[in-house]
Amino acid sequence: MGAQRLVQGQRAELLQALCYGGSAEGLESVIDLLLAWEVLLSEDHQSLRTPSQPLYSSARALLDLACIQGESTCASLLAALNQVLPETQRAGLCFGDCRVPPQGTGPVPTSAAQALRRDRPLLVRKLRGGVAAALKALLASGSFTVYDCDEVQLLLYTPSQQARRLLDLVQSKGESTAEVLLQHIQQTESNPTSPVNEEIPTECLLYQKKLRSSLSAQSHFLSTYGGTGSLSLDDIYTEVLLEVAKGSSEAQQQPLGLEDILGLVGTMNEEADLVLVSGEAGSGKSTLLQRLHLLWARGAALHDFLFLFPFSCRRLNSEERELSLKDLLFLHCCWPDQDQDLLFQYILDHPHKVIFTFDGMDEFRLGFSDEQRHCSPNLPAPVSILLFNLLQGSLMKGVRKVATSRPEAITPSLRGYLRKEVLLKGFSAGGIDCFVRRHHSNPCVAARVLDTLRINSALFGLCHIPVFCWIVSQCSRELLGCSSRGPRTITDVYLMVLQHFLQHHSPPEQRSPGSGWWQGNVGTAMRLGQLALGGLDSPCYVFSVVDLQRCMVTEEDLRAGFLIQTKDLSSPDGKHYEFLHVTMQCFFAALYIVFNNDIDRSTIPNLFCPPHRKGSVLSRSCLGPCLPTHCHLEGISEGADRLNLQITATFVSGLLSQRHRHLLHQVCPAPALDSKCRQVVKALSWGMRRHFRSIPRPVRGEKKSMHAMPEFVWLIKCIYEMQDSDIAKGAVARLEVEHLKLTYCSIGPVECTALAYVLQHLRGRVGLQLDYNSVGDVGVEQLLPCLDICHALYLRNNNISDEGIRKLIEKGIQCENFQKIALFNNNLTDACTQYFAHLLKKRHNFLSLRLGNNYITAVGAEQLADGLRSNKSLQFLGLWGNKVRDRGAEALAEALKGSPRLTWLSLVDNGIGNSGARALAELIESSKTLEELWLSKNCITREGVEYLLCALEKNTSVQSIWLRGNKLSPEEVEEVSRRESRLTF
Ligand SMILES: Nc1ncnc2c1ncn2[C@@H]1O[C@H](COP(=O)(O)OP(=O)(O)OP(=O)(O)O)[C@@H](O)[C@H]1O
Repeated sequence: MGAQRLVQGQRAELLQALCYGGSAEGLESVIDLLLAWEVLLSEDHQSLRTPSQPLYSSARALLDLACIQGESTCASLLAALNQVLPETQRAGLCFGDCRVPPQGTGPVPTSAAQALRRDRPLLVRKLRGGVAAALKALLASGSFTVYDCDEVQLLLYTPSQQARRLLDLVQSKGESTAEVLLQHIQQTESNPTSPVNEEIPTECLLYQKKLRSSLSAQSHFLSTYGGTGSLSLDDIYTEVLLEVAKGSSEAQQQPLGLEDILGLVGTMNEEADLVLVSGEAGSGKSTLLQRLHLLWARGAALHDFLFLFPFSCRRLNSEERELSLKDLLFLHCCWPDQDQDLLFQYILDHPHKVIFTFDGMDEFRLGFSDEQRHCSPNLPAPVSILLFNLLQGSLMKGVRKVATSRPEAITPSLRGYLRKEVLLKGFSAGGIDCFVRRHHSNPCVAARVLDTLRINSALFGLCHIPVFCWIVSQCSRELLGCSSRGPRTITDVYLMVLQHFLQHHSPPEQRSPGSGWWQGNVGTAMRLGQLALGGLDSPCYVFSVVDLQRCMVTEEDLRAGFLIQTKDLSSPDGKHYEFLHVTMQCFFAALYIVFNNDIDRSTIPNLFCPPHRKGSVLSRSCLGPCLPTHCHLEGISEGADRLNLQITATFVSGLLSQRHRHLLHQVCPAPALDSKCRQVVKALSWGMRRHFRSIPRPVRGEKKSMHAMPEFVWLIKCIYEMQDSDIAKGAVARLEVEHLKLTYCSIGPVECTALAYVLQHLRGRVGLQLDYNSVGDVGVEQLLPCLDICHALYLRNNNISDEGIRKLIEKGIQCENFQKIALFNNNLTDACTQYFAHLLKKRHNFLSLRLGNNYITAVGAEQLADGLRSNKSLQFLGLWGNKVRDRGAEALAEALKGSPRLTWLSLVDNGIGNSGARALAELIESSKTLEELWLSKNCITREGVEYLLCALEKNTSVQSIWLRGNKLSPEEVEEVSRRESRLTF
């Protein structure tokens, strides 16, 4: 098909690809190439991209122009698109036979202006990090005026756009200006000076020193320890698991270090400056930022950055003045002793030397919006406008920004501005060990705590979340004194910390045994609870002394340690307080809801299913006059506030469970508690039913399948907190589904415990799909109770290692229903194949084993072969992306010869050569069932293919053998394809 028809026929798709993600970069890179190839003239260019023109209009204009100019322009456009678009965008588009014009082979440019045009794409890349230096050279030579420089450096432009604007302006000024620029570029290339070596004004260095020492002091201690003694971050900081979020598959498996957060790995959009670190409540986001701050302050990390400005969104919430960017930096981070203007100008001129961090984006009172543009660093604006424009890059483009948030609170519009997203997944099993040992100076106590955790795997699962791990370590005395099964739920853990703190100040001889600790402290819990609930409902996380007085919080209550003084909140009203952690605020709010006999009846239903209106979800009357003074009821940021109410609801469920009734009875009459409990059960069952109703009718021939939403997982967690198997049974009694999909639902060990607790009561068998979560070995262990009802378990990309498999198979062998497992992209090695071999030997109804993209070699393949030899049921075997090589392929082929049901075998990308192909040919010859054999991306040559061809002559079952990416020339491919149509390339 001709190029013009291809452009016309795919107009909508091409438009979409050119404007992907709302970024102009794709379109402008295509225009760069067309200008360089002289397909577009500079007049065309000017009409295509005027600053005021919306992106889509420019893209449409380019497509129109190409179609008007005809076949050859369309062909160049397709070639440029093919070169510029990322692979994901190219997929599905047809580019025809469009060749990229050979570069660098045309006539040598006869003028500097011509050279600038011909090398435009390259020069844009070269200049984008050095626009300021180029402008300096142009200014010094008299080729540019200050006005020209300002025009190029408009803060609205990305660095690439600044480079393009610079090139355009140079072109328009003629040959001598072009010569100056080329000369400057050549000089920079032959004598590269690192920006770090540029002379930094003394005033800036002095300010840096002050900023460093203030940050070092602020980040030295961990705030959670405020009430109970302090611990330096150096002593307690434990590495956390960091992963690049989906969208950048090549980096998925690599563990990230702290500095990778600002590095290149995982970058999705080079033009954006915002890195998002997302993680659940208590997963360690603030602590991670604190660590980064401390390392920078000491000069131990992020050496390329001269200034780091830390912001807390919680603190920004209380800023009611309109501020300029300068005020925001200096007032909120560190006040310069002198030369503010020079310093600020230096910051504006060197954005690449500056980092801003924004902790707790989810707690910012307004949801992100990019509707109001504010580009001036000098004009005052409300803090929300400054923050949103900084995040988008309209203000201070080029400054690197790191923001933290809970994942659910990130809006799609903010996602459009992300450079990359890093997922914080809490502690690994080794991290828990390390944290507990660091926490306890006495190694014997640490060892006993760890022993307790090993026995109580549900608690161990909880400890993957650092805040729970901190509580468990903090409460070692209570933990080790537990007689029966010990804490298993989040509510158990928080009741333990409640007991710990409340007893902290009383001397050991006065501490009451059993549940007596609670009696004298109910008043404290209620007062703090009222404050907490009022805060969540506002929403408000920082409380003034007036707020405390309204809830009648006493000095004694403060001494208990649940409230800590807020650091760095400059306010004329005096001290401010916040809860040790937001989850603690949720816990106190839940205590208040459960214990308060006068609470409005609508409170619990509203908590589980808030009415669809802005502002309060709880009845004002239930809070009395305790609303905090700094509350913001308008336009609250739905994300974190809704999540905090969900956490509160989880605690309410847990507190109302029968196992804690002995505590509650001391304060609340049984009928009131029963009534609240009934309300919770009703709300949970209603919520579950709402999910079940969303299950679409199955298409004929397909399984009835439900894709659960994150809210489903929360409901399951609430049910688990209640620890009542009748409630769990009732909740899933009506769930009739054959496939339950919970991919990308942030499922870690804690969620696995809850899922297994509830799903084991399902009536029918189910395929449980948990791909792309953080299940890990501990999560696998937690899932075992529900393995009986699983006919298939999908655990792709879940950080599972051989130890997890050992436990899984031990149980799986006993579960007759369990027939399929998919473990693509985990950390499996040869050490786990013996377990699968055992499974295959024992279970003669096992159907599918998929182990792609792990670390299995020939040794593992031989072990697997041992199991396959005696198995008569397996139909699917997937080993894509391992390294079994010829020896492994031979062992597998030999073992599978006796397999009566094998239909699908994948050995793609396994380093298999001709001897492996020969063995597989023998398998083909003998098999009556094999339909598909995948051998792409191996090292098979024409000789190996000959074995396969001969075998196919005697086989009628095989439908295709995939051989793409082996060692065959195009002629050989053509020849063998002609001989055998079942060979697929
Ligand atoms: N890397 C770590 N090393 C040691 N302790 C940690 C680490 N991360 C978190 N903690 C402990 O867990 C507590 C809670 O962590 P943090 O406040 O950083 O979580 P968060 O993800 O910011 O929570 P939220 O989203 O609710 O604000 C910390 O106060 C600290 O006690």
